Amino acid sequence: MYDWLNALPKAELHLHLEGSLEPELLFALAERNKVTLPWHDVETLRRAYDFGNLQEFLDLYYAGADVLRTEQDFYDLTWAYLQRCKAQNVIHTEPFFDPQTHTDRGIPFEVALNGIRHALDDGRKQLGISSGLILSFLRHLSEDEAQKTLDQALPFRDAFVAVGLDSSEMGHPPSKFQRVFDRARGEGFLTVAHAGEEGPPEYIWEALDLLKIERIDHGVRAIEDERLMQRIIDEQIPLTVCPLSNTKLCVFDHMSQHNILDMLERGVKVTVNSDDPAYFGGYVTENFYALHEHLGMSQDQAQRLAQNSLDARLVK
Ligand SMILES: Nc1ncnc2[nH]cnc12
Ligand SMILES: [Zn+2]
Repeated sequence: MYDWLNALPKAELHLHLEGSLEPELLFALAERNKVTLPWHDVETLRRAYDFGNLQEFLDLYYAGADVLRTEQDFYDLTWAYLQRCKAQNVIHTEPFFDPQTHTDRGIPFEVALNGIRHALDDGRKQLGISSGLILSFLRHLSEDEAQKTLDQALPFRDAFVAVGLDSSEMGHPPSKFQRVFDRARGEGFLTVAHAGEEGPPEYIWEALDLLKIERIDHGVRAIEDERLMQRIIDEQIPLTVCPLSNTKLCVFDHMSQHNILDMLERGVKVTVNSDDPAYFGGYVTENFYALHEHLGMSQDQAQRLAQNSLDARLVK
């Protein structure tokens, strides 16, 4: 089954480039940039990947991103991810890039962006993988800071397909970012947002009604609100679900409790994605395989999930 799932053509629609930083590359970049790490070796770092919630993960994820300094670092990070895509027959990807994680450390916006977009260009030419980059605002920071990030992105408008919203969800509702999303839409960006990962269904309503999103990132808590479920089904609003992430971050206690297949059978346009694969134990195929192992996902269901990912692309 693993090989069959691996060979299935699919798109990845929820992937943080900084979350694809494998410990081996993290250590190699630390050495290249003479960064002193708080972990002794790769194994010690891997053992720290034990999270009780989203915030515990984010603290480590932002610490790890500190080794990314030069354009070449961002190129290498993105290229390594694209190689994984090639190996798993991911034919299209729409990764997130969090500029503020880097600009707040003094790395210029264009240093990070240029490394990423050159790798995505090479991915198109050399690997045949199409892509669309999503600029994601950090929601634990202010809307003014998001506005400044959008200002920095405008000279590179064509490098992006959409803006998104990620980082600590609780206490940072989508309504906090209504004005910057309005401005981004006015500049021609599509919009997506993380909502209903840890946050309540009300945050999903806000993301739909105020941020006018095309897709919901995570959205698994929609199942708690029947009226919301009906809307998502009626309007066929895609959900980018990340099963291994949800179990690693304790959104579900165990994969056998995950609701993705219930949603699929109710007619929700759910997709399978890896979120931060270096931290959560696998790329897209491992996420599909976990659904087979713990929820008995059939080949027919896998095919429908993969087709949903191709249908839900922002870049067609
Ligand atoms: N799962 C996730 N939720 C929110 N922000 C993130 N940034 C990276 N991964 C994330
Ligand atoms: Zn995410």
